[in-house]
Amino acid sequence: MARKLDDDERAAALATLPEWALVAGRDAITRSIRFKDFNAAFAFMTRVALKAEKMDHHPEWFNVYNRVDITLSTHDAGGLTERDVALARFIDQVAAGA
Ligand SMILES: C[C@H](O)[C@H](O)[C@H]1CNC2=NC(N)=NC(=O)C2=N1
Repeated sequence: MARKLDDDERAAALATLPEWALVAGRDAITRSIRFKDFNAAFAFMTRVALKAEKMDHHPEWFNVYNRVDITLSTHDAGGLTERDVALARFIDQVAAGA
């Protein structure tokens, strides 16, 4: 099972993920993304869903129309792990190309 990041590792990871913020009161990161319309948002979600299934690592997310709010945390570990960092990087790449 993935190990929780320690404080130094968490800070170093966040420094490389400027679009992401820590969630208050929980060891998780969050990002909100706006797209052109629902089609673009759902296309993004489909790509992330396929990757998440391959990784066996799934986002918590909420969609309304063109907005997707995403929270990443590793439930099995009870906090942030390198798996969340890897999925966040993938999400950033997909969002940048959308
Ligand atoms: C049984 C299955 O492998 C686990 O429940 C996986 C599935 N997806 C997961 N996703 C996330 N975000 N955290 C987990 O700990 C996790 N565990």
